[in-house]
Amino acid sequence: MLFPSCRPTSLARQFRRAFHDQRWPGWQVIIGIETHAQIKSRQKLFSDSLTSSLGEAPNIHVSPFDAAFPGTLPKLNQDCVDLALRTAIALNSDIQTRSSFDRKHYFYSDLPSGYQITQHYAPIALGGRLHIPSRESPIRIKQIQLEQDTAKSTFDPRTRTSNIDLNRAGTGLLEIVTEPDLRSPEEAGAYVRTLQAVLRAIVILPLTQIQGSLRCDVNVSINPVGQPPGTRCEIKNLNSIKFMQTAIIFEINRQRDLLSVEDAVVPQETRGFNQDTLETFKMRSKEEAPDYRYMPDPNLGVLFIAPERINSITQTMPELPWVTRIRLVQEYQLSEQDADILLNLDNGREDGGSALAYFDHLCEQGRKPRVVFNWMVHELLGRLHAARLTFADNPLSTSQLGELIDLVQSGAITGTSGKLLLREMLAESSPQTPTERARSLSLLIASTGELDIGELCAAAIAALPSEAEAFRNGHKNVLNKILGWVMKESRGRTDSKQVRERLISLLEKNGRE
Ligand SMILES: Nc1ncnc2c1ncn2[C@@H]1O[C@H](COP(=O)(O)OP(=O)(O)OP(=O)(O)O)[C@@H](O)[C@H]1O
Ligand SMILES: [Mg+2]
Ligand SMILES: [Mg+2]
Repeated sequence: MLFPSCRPTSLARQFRRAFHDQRWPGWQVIIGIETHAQIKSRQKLFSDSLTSSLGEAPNIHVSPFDAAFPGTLPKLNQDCVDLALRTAIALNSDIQTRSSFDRKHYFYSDLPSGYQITQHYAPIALGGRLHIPSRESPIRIKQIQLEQDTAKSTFDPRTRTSNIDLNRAGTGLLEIVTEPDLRSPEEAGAYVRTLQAVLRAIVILPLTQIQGSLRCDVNVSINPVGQPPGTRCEIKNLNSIKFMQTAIIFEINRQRDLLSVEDAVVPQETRGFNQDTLETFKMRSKEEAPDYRYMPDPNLGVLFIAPERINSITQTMPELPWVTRIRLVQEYQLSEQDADILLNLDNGREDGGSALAYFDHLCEQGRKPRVVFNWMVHELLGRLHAARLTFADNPLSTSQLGELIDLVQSGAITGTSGKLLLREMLAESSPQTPTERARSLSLLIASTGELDIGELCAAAIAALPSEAEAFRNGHKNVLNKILGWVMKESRGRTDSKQVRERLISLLEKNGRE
């Protein structure tokens, strides 16, 4: 049975979706993804050198072990293990009480020791599942393994030199492998997006990766509906969801073309993706696949995980995205769509706070979640996006945005003035509080005496006699024009609701006040 865990109706729907994609009628697409996520730990996986962040000078975080000095020994960083365990718990993966490390040998300039330490024979967790939107049956996880990242090599064609930066060498990576359960490029995208949200929520991803994407190897095969799965081709190193989906579509069409000839087969290959031509290209065939000569690392013993360790991590797990989603919808009464917007916002503020924590903090102070959402997402993020910035660049603290929201909600400034104040606060930082700033910008709604609303309304009616007449003759829409006159005269410092009421009362009394 293809989808064992679904009810008949959803099964039928999934069957239709999986097999009747109009883009490739008659073909079933099978996709499996191997995701590499850098682990957010202070130190590397087997040495005590610090992990580096973007923009640092090259080769400053390098211990003798990272540079493969003879005689140096690995020492497993237990923080990385804890984060791998968190991931396993979040993905419902079965943590192995005993796992071990193996050497995968290959020769490349970004790998000083000539082998990468990985978990080939006995990974830290097996099995698991992840629910993705728009699909009822979960994506099954095959395994989760700990491994080392490589150094970074760059080539300068002008000087014809290769540069090696060992800062990244030996940083902890998690490889999360799915079963071949994905059935379309869109499902593959939804899987990576959901996985990224989970890893963010459990604080696995470092700052440098939060804004970028995960590195994925994507396996794609196609087969005529009803036939066994076809031969997979693996596309290496895709680092954006958009490119991943483009690569999958290209690959499906390429394999379809190959199979259009009778008795033809798809040769098993490892392929790359060219970001300029948006095409995949052959790197090597199965026959040319390197022999990695896997062997257990004799310098690292068995990794034992005691049940107490799993229990204590389970008890301190951060809130997972699907739980947060329910909380946002039920407790804060946000729509599911708005909840998803918040969950998918870029995190990564310098202070380590997430967009969600920012939102929570603003709501905890007794503000209406809907109002906070509007100010935070539509106004604040809208402005940031217009300036090609993200939430990570937001310069406003929760107390600053909170005070601005309170000014508008209490009626001290109008909504329009609130937007103007926000624009000012984003354009230039100032030691003034939002209230002081609103005062110096003359945005505070005039108190009686300072600006006489009655006088302004009477002046408006006098200035626009034919509009006033039209209103009295039943053309109620003209009121907006008279209202606009008052708002303009008062430079937005009057409350439009109050002005509207005053105008109506004046006009209905035939302007005799
Ligand atoms: N017929 C298929 N079509 C598409 N994907 C498949 C198919 N069969 C298996 N896969 C997927 O291919 C991936 C295989 O990854 P795995 O890490 O197990 O091995 P590998 O790619 O051979 O090794 P390496 O880790 O060295 O790349 C899995 O995600 C699996 O779901
Ligand atoms: Mg793999
Ligand atoms: Mg692979």
